[in-house]
Amino acid sequence: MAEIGPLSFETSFSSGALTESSSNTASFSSTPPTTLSPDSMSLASDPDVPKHGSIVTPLLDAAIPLLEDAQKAQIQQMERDFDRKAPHTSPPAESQEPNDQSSRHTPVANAIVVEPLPEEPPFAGRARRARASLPVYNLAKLSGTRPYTKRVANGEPVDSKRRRTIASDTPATGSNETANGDTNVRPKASEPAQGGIDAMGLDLPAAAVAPSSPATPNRARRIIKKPKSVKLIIKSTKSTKSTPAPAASITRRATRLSGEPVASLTSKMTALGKRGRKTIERGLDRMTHELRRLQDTNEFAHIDTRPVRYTVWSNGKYIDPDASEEEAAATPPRKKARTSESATAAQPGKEPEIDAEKKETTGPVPKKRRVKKWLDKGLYSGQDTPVDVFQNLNAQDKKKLASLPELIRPVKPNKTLPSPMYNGLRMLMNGRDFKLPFDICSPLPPGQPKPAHYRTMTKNRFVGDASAYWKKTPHFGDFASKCVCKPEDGCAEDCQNRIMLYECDETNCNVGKAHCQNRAFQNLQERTKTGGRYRVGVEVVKTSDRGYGVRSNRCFEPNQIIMEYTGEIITEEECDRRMNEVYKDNECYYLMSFDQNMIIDATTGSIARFVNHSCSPNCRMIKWIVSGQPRMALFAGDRPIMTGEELTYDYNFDPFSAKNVQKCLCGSPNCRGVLGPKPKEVKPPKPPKETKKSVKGTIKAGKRKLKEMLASGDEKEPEKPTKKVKLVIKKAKKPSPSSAGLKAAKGAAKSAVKGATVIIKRSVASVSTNTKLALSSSTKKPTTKKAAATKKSITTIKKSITTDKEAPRVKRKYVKKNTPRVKVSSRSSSLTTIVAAGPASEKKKTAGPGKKTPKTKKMTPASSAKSTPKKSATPPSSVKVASGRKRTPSWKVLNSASPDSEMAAGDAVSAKNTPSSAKSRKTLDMARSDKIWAVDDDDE
Ligand SMILES: C[S@@+](CC[C@H](N)C(=O)[O-])C[C@H]1O[C@@H](n2cnc3c(N)ncnc32)[C@H](O)[C@@H]1O
Repeated sequence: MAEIGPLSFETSFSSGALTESSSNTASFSSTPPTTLSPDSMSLASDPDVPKHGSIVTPLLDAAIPLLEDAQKAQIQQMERDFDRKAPHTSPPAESQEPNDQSSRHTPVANAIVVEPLPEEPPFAGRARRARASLPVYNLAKLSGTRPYTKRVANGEPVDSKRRRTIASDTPATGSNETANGDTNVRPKASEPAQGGIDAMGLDLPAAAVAPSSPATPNRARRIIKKPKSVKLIIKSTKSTKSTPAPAASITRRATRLSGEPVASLTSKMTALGKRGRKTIERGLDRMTHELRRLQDTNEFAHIDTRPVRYTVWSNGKYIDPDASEEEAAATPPRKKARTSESATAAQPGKEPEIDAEKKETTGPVPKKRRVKKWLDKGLYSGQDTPVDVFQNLNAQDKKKLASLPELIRPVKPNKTLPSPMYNGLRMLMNGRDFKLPFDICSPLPPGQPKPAHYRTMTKNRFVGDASAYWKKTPHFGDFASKCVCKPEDGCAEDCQNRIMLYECDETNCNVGKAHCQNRAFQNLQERTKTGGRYRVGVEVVKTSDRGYGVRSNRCFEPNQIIMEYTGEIITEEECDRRMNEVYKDNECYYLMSFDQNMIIDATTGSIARFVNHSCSPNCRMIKWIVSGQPRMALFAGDRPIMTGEELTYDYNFDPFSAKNVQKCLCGSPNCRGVLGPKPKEVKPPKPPKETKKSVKGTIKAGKRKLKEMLASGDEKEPEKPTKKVKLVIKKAKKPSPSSAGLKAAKGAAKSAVKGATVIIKRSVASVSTNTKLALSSSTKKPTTKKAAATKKSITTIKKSITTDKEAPRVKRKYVKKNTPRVKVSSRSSSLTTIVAAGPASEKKKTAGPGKKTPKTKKMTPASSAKSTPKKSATPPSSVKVASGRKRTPSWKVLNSASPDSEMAAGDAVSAKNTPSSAKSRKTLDMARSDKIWAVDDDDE
């Protein structure tokens, strides 16, 4: 405190006893004042002077005795000086007014001026102590940090008395601000006040200062014993200005200078004073409690627990070790553009983006043309485009290439990067097999239109007499096929069962399931038994013009089985009845000739019934013998089927009546225009004698040889059978009036006549009459001269055959035109049996299986057309479609002679419809014809 200059304090006492006249000037600093009013000292020391207990502070009480001796000495010295200077002549003023000391002792600077306190507002009543009743929130308790164990600080149990200790400044203010508002003179907390009072006059006597703990040297603890209410205003004077202040607190203003009311310490002290001691102590306890809690923290003790780090600097930049490498990488180093940006940023009012744009527009930056570097060396270098692509190609390949213009060399060949495909031209033309790595399935989204009143049936079901009739007929039993394949063959194309359209099973297969490839229906069952649209692979779609249809939602390999055609197996009588009674108002019929002159009615059946007709189909409907039972299924054609393709097969539809001819809407280039029979392909005529002999001999031999071969397991191919036939000349009748169907049928008839072929017609007894009539009607009125010429030469060979004693007789009719040659070259001929509807006037009755049907007057030429020989190469359709739109109730099953049905009905041998090689086809043909004629032989 020695540095502090003489201070002049104006201390005002609120005592009413002290008036302005009694104010004294006294030095309150440690430096003895030059002048001191003796009155003040006397006032303080004079016990007679009434003291106002409430206003005499203990500070002054403590200060006055200390200053008393020095001040007395000073006063005495001053008096001596005064006496020495003053003339002795003049009477001393004090003699006149002994009480007026102020006139004798002029106030001097650096003296304490005790001023009266400003007037307090009138006492409004009892001091409010409502705060004492307010709830006290224990922050530690609320925050969950309140300790429940005995507190330990610095490894030692904390004494409960320490709760009364506080650190640093006075609890009243809680700040570093001194009473005079000036922090410049802030004493060090660790220093005890010299003589118990420092220059601030606020600190406590030295005796009251607690020794600081050695562990916490920076913590000065003072025990506040009895804070008393003190109304003390200490004003700083000029001396404060001369006080050297620390640089850190230069900016702070003295409260007095700012003009603000000095309320920091005094008001709070006053507030404290108004409260009771208990309240204050309680508050202090609370404060100390929190502070005590804090003092145990490292932050309070200024203990830095963080490890010492050595900073890394690189290129003048601080490298933050906490920053991850990704962050460092994410913030790329500043580029040069930044410099321009910063330069522009330094110029006010300029935006860097605008500047950059300006630079782009203004600055003539020449664009560098990018030159693409082509690969002229490497894998395909040196493979020049052939000058002549046709070079070294044979005629066939040249023709192929001409049809593929995209393979022909372009006008300007790319020499830089020649395509290697030039060297693979031949391979490209021939193509190569490949397999997709996965199957494709794209089912239609849900919500597709569904056909109404449609009930599914996944297995054939016999209805009515069909079952009894079926059992009565010992079909297939007499000619069970037996596979003679080896495991390495795998029952492929050459499998005898396959050729005969017998599916292999445990009873007839030589290689076993593991190696056998001739188990289409079993595979289908395996595929579809768990369900799922992909496994089924087909879905019903609504076509724009043909009602419902079926499309694939997956790929199918060539000849792969797609789905089975199932329904109710009914007799012809039942079919008659349904057509006349049940389906008389239907637009579509789902009837197909099946086997043993029975019919599958798929009105309740599988969705195969929705498959539409096409003149260029991608599927075939084929009947197989599976475990001794005939079953019909849709198979893919010779080419694979892609996802989304509509599935079609050739109905080979034969409308019973011209009125029922429907326009074909398949849209294929070779569309026949109507839902009619396939065009008949004719064979060159042969001499009748030779043919007759040949046929007879071949068939006889073929039947026996085939039996022998199958029995002995001989793999030798059977010889072509010959057949002895009877030719019955049938008179041709006049055709029905012209119509669309008639015209279509006429075309077929013409082609048959033109070819001057022998028409071989076979039929079961029940439909032989129909066939006969059809043939008669078709030849009744030849439309051409050639037909007329052949009219006389038509011979009908009628032959009754039976498969065995119990089986019904099967009649075969062979109509020979022009040439006596009678031979069926291939079973694959499309002699389709068609179930069609006719007008009411044409109503006929069917006699059921094995019975003749009544004669029909009106027959379409199509009937005759269907009896024309078929091309062997053409895949046969063993399907008899019974379908048509809005037909009249009267209808007739025109089960014309169909090799397909006949073979199934009369015999056990059927030929494979889908041979994938010419060899198979040949074998198939032989087997088929052998079978046909063999039946006749037996019959004979
Ligand atoms: C067995 S149903 C086929 C499913 C039929 N589309 C349906 O909606 O139920 C045969 C009938 O379909 C129609 N149809 C099938 N293929 C056709 C085609 N290519 N052109 C015109 N109509 C066809 C004919 O009405 C035919 O009588």
